[in-house]
Amino acid sequence: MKKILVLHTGGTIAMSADASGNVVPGAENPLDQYQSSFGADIQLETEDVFNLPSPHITPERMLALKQRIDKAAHEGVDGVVVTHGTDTLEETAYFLDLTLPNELAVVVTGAMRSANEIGSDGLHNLETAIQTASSPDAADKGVLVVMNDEIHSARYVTKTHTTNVATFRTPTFGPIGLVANHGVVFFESLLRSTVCPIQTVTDNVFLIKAYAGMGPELFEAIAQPSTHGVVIEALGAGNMPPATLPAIQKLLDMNIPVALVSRCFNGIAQDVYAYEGGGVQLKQMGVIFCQGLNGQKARIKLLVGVSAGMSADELARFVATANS
Ligand SMILES: NC(=O)C[C@H](N)C(=O)O
Repeated sequence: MKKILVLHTGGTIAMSADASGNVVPGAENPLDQYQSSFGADIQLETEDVFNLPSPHITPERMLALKQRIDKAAHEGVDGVVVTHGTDTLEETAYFLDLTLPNELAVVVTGAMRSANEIGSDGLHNLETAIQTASSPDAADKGVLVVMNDEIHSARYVTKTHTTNVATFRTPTFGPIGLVANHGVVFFESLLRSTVCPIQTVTDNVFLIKAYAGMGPELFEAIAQPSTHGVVIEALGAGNMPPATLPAIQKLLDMNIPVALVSRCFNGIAQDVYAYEGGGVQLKQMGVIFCQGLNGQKARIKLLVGVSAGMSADELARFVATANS
């Protein structure tokens, strides 16, 4: 018998459509009515940590969730399932991946259709997440995201479609397992990862997307002592329009860490081009190239590294290394 703790945080999985078809959170979480179909094999304990749409989730709330899961590790629990809104699910899942010791299986899930919509995917995703969390193979795989019968590593998964139930994808690398009729199957293991057991979180780590003809304005606006870090979603393999360079240099001169990913959906950022604003120059300036993560994940990684009090060198290594 496995003991699984289910922590609800809100999102569409905990919402219902009203008479006019608008999807709204209610005073009651419909998931509280869920009756387990696992019999004596899996003992479920359920807790409503929050009941929030996921655009209301903040790093402070991610930390509160991490601290609740830390406690669960001492409560004789075999695994944890977190239900969460899908809009920021990948950020919370990756935050947990970076900050929790890799001891308990932790699986994050959500839904694209609310509880009373036809074809609602909430209960199915909840059940497959519970199945995954109770699988002996789920341990040591980092935090997992289970949606639509696929198992993804929290490190790389991203929401790719506004409404489709097959929205969660892992560009470049693919899912690491699936939930099939006869159970959970993994076909990849996790590469090494660093755990940052932080106690507080820093704010003011910003994410800025590059575009053709971009000027210095957005970078100038955040060149403040209160800024703790910046992630740039750069062009292509990792290049920036020349007009942004003085403002990026100013941030670096202020000892504000600047990390860079590509705004491309697939592939990794690298210092390939040696023209003005190309990756070679950006790297020489001290911009940290972050491999394999998208912008929102790189922001979480930078935020966790800064919150852990890393030195500039440690932070650069932590953010630049794909498998830390
Ligand atoms: N499908 C969802 O859960 C989307 C919702 N807006 C949320 O993230 O809370």
